[in-house]
Amino acid sequence: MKRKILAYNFEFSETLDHLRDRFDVEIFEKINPKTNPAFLQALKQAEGIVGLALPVDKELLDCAPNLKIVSNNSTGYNNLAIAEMTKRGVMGTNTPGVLEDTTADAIFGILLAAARRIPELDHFVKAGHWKQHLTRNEYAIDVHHKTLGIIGMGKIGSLIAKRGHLGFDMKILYHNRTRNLEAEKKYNAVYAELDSLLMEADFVCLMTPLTPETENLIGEGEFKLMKKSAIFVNGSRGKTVDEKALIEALKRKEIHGAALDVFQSEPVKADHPLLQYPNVVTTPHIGSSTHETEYKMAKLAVENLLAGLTGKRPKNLINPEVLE
Ligand SMILES: NC(=O)C1=CN([C@@H]2O[C@H](COP(=O)(O)OP(=O)(O)OC[C@H]3O[C@@H](n4cnc5c(N)ncnc54)[C@H](OP(=O)(O)O)[C@@H]3O)[C@@H](O)[C@H]2O)C=CC1
Ligand SMILES: O=C(O)C(=O)[C@@H](O)[C@H](O)[C@H](O)CO
Repeated sequence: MKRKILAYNFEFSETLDHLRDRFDVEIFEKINPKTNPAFLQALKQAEGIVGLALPVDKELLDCAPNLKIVSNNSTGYNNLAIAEMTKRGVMGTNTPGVLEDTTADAIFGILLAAARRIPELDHFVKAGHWKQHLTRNEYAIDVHHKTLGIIGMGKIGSLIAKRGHLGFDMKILYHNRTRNLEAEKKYNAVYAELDSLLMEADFVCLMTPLTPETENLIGEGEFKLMKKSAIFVNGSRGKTVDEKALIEALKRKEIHGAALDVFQSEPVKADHPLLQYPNVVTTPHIGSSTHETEYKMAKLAVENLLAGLTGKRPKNLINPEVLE
């Protein structure tokens, strides 16, 4: 009997084709992994899972006694209960190294879109409202030479800083738990405590992973510290922000606007209050979603999966303790 691999929400499933002579590959799309009978049945035999945002928790692991590896098709891995996986000897992998520039492009893009009101003014043109010269009602705000505050100056944060510093002459502030000396040297980034960054930045860009420490990192108190003219940008995970507090801050005009690629619950519902604000630019978690980058991610995820299933050390192993 062939060993079983499950693919879950895995767009480039053809990258698995070369494994089919050795493995039984089952593809699952648009299912509820908690209740789908075929998925739950397949989990019993599964040795490997590859895919996007599958909640791998204790409950799922209990249903998958033969599991050896979960190859996450994203760099963020907050959907994996890593400690529980490690306890059970299950490897977890992710896809860093191939998506950072693309994600930085997208997040800097929504920053620009919010500042220059691009989606709003696109609608203005298409709705036939452009009948005379623009007035201050249509004016936007500058990006160049402003202060960009990055919370989470890691791989992606640094590339956002690069765009801001080299492309837009921005002053870069950043906050991490540890200093990023490379970003300081390359992009003149200045380390700041969180409160000072929030008070000084014209654009506050959140780029940390979602962890117990960063859940609701930005809430009521943090929005109150921001400038009234500030634009808040979230490219990390929705749960790093208290959305109710963001809505209140927008209602009270405590900040100028927001650009959001991620939401507490995705896909975000069409009647979500955040979607009612013209000064909030939204995108459907597009960070890495270009044809080129998603293909590279899929290939890397399959390489990690195959390594884990053939006794090799996967390139992007998150919990190397499993192999010790
Ligand atoms: N919108 C999208 O489509 C995408 C979103 N992402 C999200 O972006 C996240 C970051 O990715 P990437 O840049 O590759 O990750 P990195 O690990 O390279 O960088 C993360 C940064 O966050 C900092 N950080 C971590 N915890 C805290 C904390 N408690 N307080 C302050 N800073 C903190 C880290 O510094 P230190 O450890 O010193 O604190 C580090 O500088 C991913 O985990 C994912 O959730 C990624 C890709 C696409
Ligand atoms: O890598 C991450 O952490 C991401 O959030 C993104 O790459 C998405 O997973 C991807 O865009 C979904 O296809």
